[in-house]
Amino acid sequence: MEDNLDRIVSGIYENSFAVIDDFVDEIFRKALFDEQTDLLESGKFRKAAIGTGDQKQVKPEIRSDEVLWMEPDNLSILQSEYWHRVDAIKLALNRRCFLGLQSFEAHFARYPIGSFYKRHLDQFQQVSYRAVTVILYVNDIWTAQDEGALRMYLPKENGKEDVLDILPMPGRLVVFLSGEIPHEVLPTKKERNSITGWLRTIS
Ligand SMILES: O=C(O)CCC(=O)C(=O)O
Ligand SMILES: [Fe+2]
Repeated sequence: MEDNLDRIVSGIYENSFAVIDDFVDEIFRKALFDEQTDLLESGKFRKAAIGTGDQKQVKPEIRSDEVLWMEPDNLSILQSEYWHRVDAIKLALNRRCFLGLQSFEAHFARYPIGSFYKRHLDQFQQVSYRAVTVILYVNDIWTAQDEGALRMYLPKENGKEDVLDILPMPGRLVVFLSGEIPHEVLPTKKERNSITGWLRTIS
């Protein structure tokens, strides 16, 4: 874990992102996946919306995943274990990168076959408090043929961008600065499951 925290801190510091394989072990990953599947089967997932408050809209042409927000005051045992681990990331980033992170929000996400999320930034006017995006993939084994990569557009000094595709490998964690890295989810050929969260500068 210390090792992972060091890698997250230096990745954020140097490149604005970090990818950590096997952030959770297979047992924990599978347990989170099973919990997500149970919640899904009990019909608790909703079509994901974009924007917040009055601006909130379901726009299937922009994103076609389904989400279930976790309730900070009502976390399952597994969810609180995950929040605990993210808390360690928060502390490490505050200590070493001075990001002033205060709280966390997260949802389970399910991308059915054929779904996607078009290019966007996670930080925009209404959610300027989202500072760091933290994504954990909980689906089973994944191969390049399954597609559904997270495509990150990394700004370069000459004003151009590098493109980096990251497959949702089980147990893989991706962390990036929400206001710096535009990204998208490419159409997936297999159901893709994740926990997406944001470390915030508000309490
Ligand atoms: O699942 C992913 O790889 C990215 C999801 C995403 O960009 C979002 O929910 O804002
Ligand atoms: Fe995003």
